[in-house]
Amino acid sequence: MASTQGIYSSSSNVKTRRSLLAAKLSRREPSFVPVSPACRPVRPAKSVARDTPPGLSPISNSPHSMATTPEKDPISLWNRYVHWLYQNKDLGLYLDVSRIGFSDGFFEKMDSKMQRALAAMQELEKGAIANPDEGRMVGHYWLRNPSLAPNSSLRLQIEKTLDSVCEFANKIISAEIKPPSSPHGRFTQILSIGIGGSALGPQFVAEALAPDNPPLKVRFIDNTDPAGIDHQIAQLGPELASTLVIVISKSGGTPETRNGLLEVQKAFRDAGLEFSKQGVAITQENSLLDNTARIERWLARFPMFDWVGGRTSVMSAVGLLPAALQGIDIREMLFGASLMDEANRKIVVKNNPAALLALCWYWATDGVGSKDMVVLPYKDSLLLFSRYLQQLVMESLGKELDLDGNRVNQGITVYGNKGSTDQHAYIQQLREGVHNFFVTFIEVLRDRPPGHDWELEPGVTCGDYLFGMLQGTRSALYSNDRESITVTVQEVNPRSVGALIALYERAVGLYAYLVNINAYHQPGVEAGKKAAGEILALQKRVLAILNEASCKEPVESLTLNEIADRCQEPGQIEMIYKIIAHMAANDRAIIAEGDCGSPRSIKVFLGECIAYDL
Ligand SMILES: O=P(O)(O)OC[C@H]1O[C@H](O)[C@H](O)[C@@H](O)[C@@H]1O
Repeated sequence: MASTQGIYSSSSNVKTRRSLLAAKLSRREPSFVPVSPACRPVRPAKSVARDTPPGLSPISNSPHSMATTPEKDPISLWNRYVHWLYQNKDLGLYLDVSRIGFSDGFFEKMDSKMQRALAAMQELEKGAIANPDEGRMVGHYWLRNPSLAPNSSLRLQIEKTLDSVCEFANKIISAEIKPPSSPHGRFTQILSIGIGGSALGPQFVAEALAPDNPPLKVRFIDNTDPAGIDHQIAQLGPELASTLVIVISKSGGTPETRNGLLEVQKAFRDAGLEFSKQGVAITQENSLLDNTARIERWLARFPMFDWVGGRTSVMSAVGLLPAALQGIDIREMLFGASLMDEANRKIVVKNNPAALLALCWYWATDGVGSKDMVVLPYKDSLLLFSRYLQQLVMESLGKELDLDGNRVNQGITVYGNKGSTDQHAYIQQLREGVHNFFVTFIEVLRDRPPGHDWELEPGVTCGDYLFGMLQGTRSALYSNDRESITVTVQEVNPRSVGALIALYERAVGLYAYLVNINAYHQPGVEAGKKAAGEILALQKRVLAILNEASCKEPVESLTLNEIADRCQEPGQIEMIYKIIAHMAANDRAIIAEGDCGSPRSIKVFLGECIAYDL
């Protein structure tokens, strides 16, 4: 007999005939039970007031200006759900767009635009220069189906790289290739150094798919934060001797990655280890990194291709090598992506999940990014999906100019962590606060591997709670007119992860065509990098001037104004103050006398006369 149990006490784990039957049923193809439908209709979302850039007319084509046909009762909502539900049987993936309030008329109205986008995507897959500013082809779709590559030399490059990734990973895992001086006699750890697209994909895949006891465990250096780097190295401790260091950079010249490499190489020297015997580079041929790895005779080098962008590189050696080393089935991941790509080539929008997603984004954001995309996977292992999507979506869509040179300031903001955790953080605002978002729920049907589940209350498992939280939040948001999309997968496995990545890659590409922007360049990123370079150059000049003054007898201490004048950069006085404050805080021989809170009072000199070779 079921006892009345407290919320924290568990029921016994005795399997009744009913629970066995339920377990059997749950292994079948899922039968979708509709969530208790919301009672209130979807109202057309209000267009968010936006500043219109000069020279541009206000949002003229807002989909919300069209009359919607909101569902008013549970049965018509159920009909809408059934009508729009997309299912991909091979992938066990479903896409539910019924809680986005578009009308049928919207899809009809957008069809010619979408057909043009699909045709452009077809050209891209055939090798057209789809990134006009950089004059590049865009070929990440070929990575999972090399037969699509526009010529046999590209096809061979892809196949050869995949084979060499698998072969190298097998040799590392089987200890055919060993670190020279590890007591373990084999590699046990991976330290991946890279940033942006050279980190986010591998991080997402590792979090989603690495087994509990992988052949090699992975950790990441994805910043130039010295304390963060120290932490990773300290965590490795003596296992540095059995660490495979994978340095990933498409350009091969990204400063954060270079710095991470230099720091790790120093740690190797300090530990008396030979870095080259444990270093692997993934980069474009003849890049600075490639040349360094070749000259220093690192353990291995793998290519990145010119026609694969960083944010879509997870299915190149960038994502595949770390994944294979963690024992993840990379061919299944590629297969999942290729199945999704096939589905995304369908010209009937209702049968094309990426087109459905792109149109929902267009509807929800007025085609101008007026609403944010909140991504909520209800599964811990998918925690990094939203972070991964942040780069994929925001770096691809966040553009000042459209393809005709008009200023459009496009983009869609992406954020989110995971449910139900976020329900205890910011769902309050989503439900009741500013209405500037739409949600994407990622639902995973399989709670745990078969045979592990148990009922913590009579008839209820821990996973049922997670399910309930998702459905409850979806309903609660909808009943307050907050739109949502739900992507459902059977389980988190290499195939479904490959499919999810491919789904969003294509949706981003299609959406970019709908709003007439280049999704494959990132001109805005350069400004920050250039400014950082200028600041470091200024720091070197400041040091040279202080050095000259401090080597005098007696030592000459300088005000900030004097330093700025001698640098011939009076307009940079604030930056000079910040440089000095930063260096002084780091015991860098700089002595700043006076009150840091009133910068004009500060006088600066070097505590020692250092012959900086600047
Ligand atoms: O792979 P890398 O060349 O080192 O580039 C790393 C990252 O650098 C920049 O920030 C780009 O905007 C990203 O798209 C890129 O992924």
